[in-house]
Amino acid sequence: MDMATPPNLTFRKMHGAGNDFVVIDSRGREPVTTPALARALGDRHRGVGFDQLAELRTGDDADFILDFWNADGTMAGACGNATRCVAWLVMEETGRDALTIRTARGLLQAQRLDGQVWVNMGLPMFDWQSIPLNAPQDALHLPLAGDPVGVGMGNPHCVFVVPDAEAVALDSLGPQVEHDPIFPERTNVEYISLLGPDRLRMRVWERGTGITLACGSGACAAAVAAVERGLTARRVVLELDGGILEADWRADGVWLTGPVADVFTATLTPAFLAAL
Ligand SMILES: N[C@H](CCC[C@H](N)C(=O)O)C(=O)O
Repeated sequence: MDMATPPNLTFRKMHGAGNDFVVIDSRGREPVTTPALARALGDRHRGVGFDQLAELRTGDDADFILDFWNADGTMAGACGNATRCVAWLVMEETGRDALTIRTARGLLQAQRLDGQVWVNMGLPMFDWQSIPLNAPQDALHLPLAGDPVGVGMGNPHCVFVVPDAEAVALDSLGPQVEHDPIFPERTNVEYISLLGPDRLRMRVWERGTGITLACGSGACAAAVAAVERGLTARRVVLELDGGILEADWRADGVWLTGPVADVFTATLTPAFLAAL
């Protein structure tokens, strides 16, 4: 067990449209998450299971800092759904309607509007170093089969516009695209199809996690790709396997909203922590 890890560790389980998270609140103490803890907790049989682990830390220039971990023990630079969930939690706790959150991506704004929590996930990035890609490429037409769009949202995304996202063999194509050498840090993979004016169906393969029921940064990347391809206006509704998300690409960034579910809190046993 790491010296920083308390003998008992309380966490919260949340999800946003079925994209599920373990939330660890380390405000006012040393952060506790290590790759080993993330992998052990992320195991759905021997641990708890999650798509991402989100850890809050105290920050000087923001209401709090948020770090994201994948179930394989790697870190993610952005996680829209966990940001929404944690923003909701802290708004409930403090009664505030606006928060600033520091993530690896930078300072993000969260706002409660008409009972819904929106987070600004920042502006999409298309330059090859920021996504990142392995060489200078036109991100709007990546040289891969299916002519996908590459989008950086603080983490990499590769968005394919297809006639029917339902028909895509996500479990075999997802890992193939995730590990394509064009993406030196691997990528998240989204398949979208147009359902109606400003309405998209989206299925997602997440880097470091696999198929998930929803992905917030992926929904932002998908909205951006749909606008760039002339399919939709800048505000879209996305139908994910686990529910509905909404993304709105404004001048100051892509704003994201959707459902938040607070499931339970629990405490890890000393035995579990000692075995890490
Ligand atoms: N579920 C997250 C994204 C996780 C991305 C992660 N898999 C990565 O390695 O970038 C979201 O709601 O934005």
